Amino acid sequence: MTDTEVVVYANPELLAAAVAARLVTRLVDLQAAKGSASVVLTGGGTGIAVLDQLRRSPARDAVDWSRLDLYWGDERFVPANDGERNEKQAREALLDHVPVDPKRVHAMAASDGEFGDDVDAAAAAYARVLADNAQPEDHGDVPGFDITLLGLGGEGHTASVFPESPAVHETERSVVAVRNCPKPPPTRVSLTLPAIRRSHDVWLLTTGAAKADAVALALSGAGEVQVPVAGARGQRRTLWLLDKAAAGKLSNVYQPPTA
Ligand SMILES: O=C1O[C@H](COP(=O)(O)O)[C@@H](O)[C@H](O)[C@H]1O
Repeated sequence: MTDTEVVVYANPELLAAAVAARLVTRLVDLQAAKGSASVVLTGGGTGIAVLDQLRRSPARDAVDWSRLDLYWGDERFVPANDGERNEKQAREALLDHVPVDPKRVHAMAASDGEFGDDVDAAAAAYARVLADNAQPEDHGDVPGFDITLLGLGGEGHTASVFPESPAVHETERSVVAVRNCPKPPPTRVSLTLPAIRRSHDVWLLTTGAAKADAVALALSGAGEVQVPVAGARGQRRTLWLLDKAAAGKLSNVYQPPTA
């Protein structure tokens, strides 16, 4: 049985700084234990704010960036240089500032990349990347990611798996093309919920009152078809990292004093 924990921070700035610190500690521990680590990155305001805080932290140098595999949970299928692209935002916030090994940065294809505007080919190619990096102990075509960072939408989407969409019903493929997303841009590539559930730890990061209903529904047993983030669970641990506004509809969680 996977552990589910909820940690609430006084405000979004404290959350970003504290999650960045938590990430450094966990990565250092993982690298000490097994030499390398893997992280799935998320797009979205909170996820990018965490990377920005990590860049600013002197403790970031404790991580051996060259022994880190980086993946993405989803990507907006736009040109490589488009500011909406999750990879571009992550590079600007952090990856361009630390000595990552380019061969271990596994980005999803852009719409002006090698597959052109064929989003199905881009999704299939990313599924092959995952399969190529899976180890025998992963027992399948998806690496056992150490930490998967995910954001969520007010309607309950996570990665680019939206409520009642074809992606939320996917049980076979690890990566899918997503069309007609209710949130722009409309075309995306996303890990599926079964692929996300191969992660050892899933960290769900969000802030703001607009997310409070989705958080409360997910934590009270909503179904993943209606509230996809409810289906994002780690094999070892699922950690919800919230600010007070996003946690506003939860009872029985420790609420820190307002900073
Ligand atoms: O479009 C996306 O949105 C979600 C949530 O973003 P936020 O800005 O509302 O926190 C994000 O998790 C996902 O990766 C991204 O592509």
